[in-house]
Amino acid sequence: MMLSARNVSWAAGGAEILRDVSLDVRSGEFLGIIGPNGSGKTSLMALLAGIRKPKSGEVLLDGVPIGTLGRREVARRLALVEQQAETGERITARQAVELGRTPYLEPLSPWSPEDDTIVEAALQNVDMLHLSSRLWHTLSGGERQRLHIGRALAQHPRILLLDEPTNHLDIGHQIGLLDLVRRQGLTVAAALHDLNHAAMFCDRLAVMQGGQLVALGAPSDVLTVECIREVFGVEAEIDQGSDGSCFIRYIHSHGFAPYGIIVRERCTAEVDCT
Ligand SMILES: Nc1ncnc2c1ncn2[C@@H]1O[C@H](COP(=O)(O)OP(=O)(O)OP(=O)(O)O)[C@@H](O)[C@H]1O
Repeated sequence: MMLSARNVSWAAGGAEILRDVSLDVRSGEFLGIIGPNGSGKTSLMALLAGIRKPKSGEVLLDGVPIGTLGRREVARRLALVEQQAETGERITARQAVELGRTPYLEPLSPWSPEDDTIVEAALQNVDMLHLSSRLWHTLSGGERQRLHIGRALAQHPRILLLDEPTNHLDIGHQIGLLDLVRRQGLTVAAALHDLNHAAMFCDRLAVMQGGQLVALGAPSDVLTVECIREVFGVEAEIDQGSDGSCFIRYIHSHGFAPYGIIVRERCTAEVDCT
């Protein structure tokens, strides 16, 4: 099971948004996609999920161009949780998670007790079983976010694509959710903003900047003081553990303004860069 982007570019509104991005999401890994606002993380996730077509290059799912596979076939292998996923429907928390079973329902294969079991396990996994019967519009942002993840888990995918999955979550649920995702043993690619969380949970990190992939590798190789300065415009100190772990402390200096800084150099800490 493998998901690959091969030299993908994507344009919208007359602008090139992604430029020549190539990466493999390796089987069983947790790949973090990091980068500043507007660097192309969401656009890349949309191409990887097959909901947008690259202008050039291709996305391969198990070696097959994703655009040639049917939606149901893709949905059985890959689940996407979008950044601002919403529903206008008047549904309950449980019904939101039940939507994850849609790719498996057919006239000769209707809803079964097994689907109920899967939905309950997903609700339990995201700590939402107690709110199963609550209406969607009465739930908080964090509760809705957990249900989106629950819906994706109920989809029983082998690949999980998450666009800022910890949005709206308190710190306990942020850590709990990333830990939960990691423990599923799935292949995961997640756009993340918190670099310490990315370092804690991801096997590898892909760094996006200006629509390009500028670094790819283990967190301790990619997250260097130089990379954080060049890509995010922020000064930091990094504690590297002997076990490959790293912890980033941001340095606040008066008068330092990340906004407006134009970063032209590629990250010097590139590992396995394309
Ligand atoms: N449909 C579109 N039409 C025009 N521009 C777009 C479109 N979609 C994305 N963009 C632009 O492409 C750039 C990359 O957007 P994208 O959402 O992929 O970035 P991101 O890294 O996910 O950002 P964030 O961290 O803010 O979520 C942004 O400048 C955005 O305004």
